[in-house]
Parts: sequence; C-alpha cells; structure tokens
Amino acid sequence: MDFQNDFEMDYENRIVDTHEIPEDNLTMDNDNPLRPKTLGDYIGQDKVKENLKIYIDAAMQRGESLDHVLLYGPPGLGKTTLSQIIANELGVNIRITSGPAIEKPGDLAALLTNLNEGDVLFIDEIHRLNRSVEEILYPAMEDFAIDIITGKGQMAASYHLPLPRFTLVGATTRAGQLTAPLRDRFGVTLRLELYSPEELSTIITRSAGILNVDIDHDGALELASRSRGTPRIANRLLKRVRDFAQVLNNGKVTCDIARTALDKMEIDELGLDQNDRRMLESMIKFYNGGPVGLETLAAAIGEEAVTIEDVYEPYLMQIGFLQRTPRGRCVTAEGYRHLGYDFGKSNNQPTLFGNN
Ligand SMILES: Nc1ncnc2c1ncn2[C@@H]1O[C@H](COP(=O)(O)OP(=O)(O)OP(=O)(O)O)[C@@H](O)[C@H]1O
Ligand SMILES: [Mg+2]
Repeated sequence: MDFQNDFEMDYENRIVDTHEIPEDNLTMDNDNPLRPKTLGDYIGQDKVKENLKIYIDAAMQRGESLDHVLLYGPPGLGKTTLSQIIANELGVNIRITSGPAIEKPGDLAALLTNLNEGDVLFIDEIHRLNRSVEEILYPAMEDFAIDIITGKGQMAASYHLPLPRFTLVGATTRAGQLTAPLRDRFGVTLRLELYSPEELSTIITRSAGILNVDIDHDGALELASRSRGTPRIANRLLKRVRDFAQVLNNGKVTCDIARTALDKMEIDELGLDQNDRRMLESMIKFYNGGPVGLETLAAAIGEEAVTIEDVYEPYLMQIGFLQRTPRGRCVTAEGYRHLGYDFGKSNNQPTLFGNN
C-alpha cells in the first residue's frame, strides 16, 4: 500500500505545533513580554501554584534554598515561564540551559561553580542529559559538592569542590524517561495539565491587553476553545487572528472574526488541524481505527514517534478522540463522529463531509 505520500504533512508551518518557534518570542533577547513574571499573574494550574507558593514561602522563612523542583507536562504549558517565576519569587538569579546543551561534565561544573547562594539553575529537557554529566549532577544536588578529576594515570588528582546551595529546576515533557536516581533527587515534582478553555480565554485576554489588541469575551473564548489546552498556541493564534481583525474589522477581534480566521487557517472548532485529522483518518481507513502501534503509525504518516506522543496525543486523548491501549492506539467513537465516519464499520467512507 502506498499511501505514504498522500499523508506527508506540512509540519514546518504547523501553527498548532506546541513547540517553541522564534516568533513566539517577540523580542530577540528572549524576554517575551507575554510571560507572566509572578505566581499571581500565572493563570490556571491552581494545584501547582498553591503547593509551590507554600514551598517558596517556607524556604524563604527559613532562609534556605528551595528544594530541587521537577516540572513535567506537554510542551507549551508554561514550564520555562514557571521556572523564571520561581526565581523571581525567591528573589534570586536564574541560569537557563538545557540537557542537550551540556555536553561534558566540565560544562556542568562551570555552570554550577558560577552560581550564587540560593540561585536557580534551570535545565530544560533534562531527560536528554548524557550519562557522564548526570553523574556529576547527583552529588551536586544531594551534597552541594562535586568531585573533579584532573590529569591521567599517576598524575591524576581529585578535587572536592563545595558548591553554593542552589535550586535545580528541571523540566521535561517525559518524566518516564528520567533515570530513577535523578528523579529521586528532586524534592518537589509538579505536573502541569492542559488548560481549560476558560483559563485559556483569561490568558488570551491578558495577552491581548499587553499586545494592544481589542478583543471581546466571545472572541477570546472562541480562540481559547481552539487552542488545544496550550497557552503557547493560544498566544500564537491571537497574533494571527489580530491580522484578520485589522484588515476585516477595524482591528476588533470578535467571535465572528475569530471563526473566519481560524476556518481560513483550517483549524476546526476543537483546535484540530489537517495533520490531526489526517492522522486519525489514516488510522480509520488503513487500520480500522486501531489498535495500531506507535511506530507503525509514525511510519504511516511520516512523523516522528516522539512528536506523536508529545504533540498530537495529549490533546487528542484529553478530548476523548484517541485511546492508548496495551496493543496500540485506537480512535474512539467520538473521534469517528467528529471526522464524519461511522464507528464500527470496516472499509469506512465518510458519511458526510465530516462535522467540520
Ligand atoms: N499560566 C500561564 N499564564 C499566562 N501565560 C502563560 C502561562 N503559561 C504559559 N504562558 C504563555 O505560554 C508561552 C509558553 O510557555 P513556556 O515557554 O513557559 O512553555 P513550556 O512549558 O516551557 O514549553 P516547552 O516545553 O516547549 O519548553 C509563554 O510565552 C507564555 O506567554
Ligand atoms: Mg520551555
């Protein structure tokens, strides 16, 4: 069966991709004005905020550094933002790096020895640290010290280097890929959830205020309900819809304008774009709705398995269109209906032109 080409997708310009793209940051210095700076400005994630506030207050009252914090959840939900808020609330500096950027143990040693007492070291994609670097991190996190070995053979010498008491904030989309020794060294583990449309509409209204965009309540809610539970997408859609509003409606974003713009961008009323629909459709047409294994599915639609897991699945599962079973992924009856197919019928043809 040669359907590979039919299902090649346009990933490069996928507006609902949850990963960061340069235009998400409005300024070159990475100081995105849409990023809330305090816990009070950070919308949603109430459980996470409540707990974090207590840990931060307690640490500050004792005059100690905050325990190491692990943040996990799908891309674009606010892990980087939250790490900056943590440093801000603690009144300390933050150093930002990522797992793949730290290549050698020496790179990490340099970062650690340059920290001040109480500082936050943020390591994004911490599941991608290499082994030799990770091993330096264990004693650094636990004993606030590292052992550095210089020279070789008889000339080798080991130095025990004490470090300031710092707070490591690690972020990952996949907590399951962290090694057990690393995971165990975090005192606080917080899981970020997809946002509700109401929360996203508050985020959109706040961002619109910062960007000077005139948007009404229904316009914000319409954008919110198509943002896949993800603030990064909500902000991105707002910027695109602003252009339509400017040309078609004197700059005012209403429900109608939001709808027109999103329809033109082929993002349906639930936030699914062509890629989501094609993935579900290929599962229905070629695998009878599943179960189909992740790798098979990835090959069929010409996409990486990790992207399917990180980007497509969290939202499709959240809205109940996709299920993960031990034998593979399945499209649910709801998913069939949304795409306009009959559930439980083989050799499926769309009943109508779909529901969208
Ligand atoms: N709770 C929130 N309230 C308001 N805006 C938010 C919130 N969370 C995230 N944002 C906005 O969403 C954007 C993306 O957030 P952020 O970069 O922190 O995501 P992330 O979880 O670090 O993603 P990644 O996993 O891709 O690094 C930010 O620029 C910010 O404007
Ligand atoms: Mg980030």
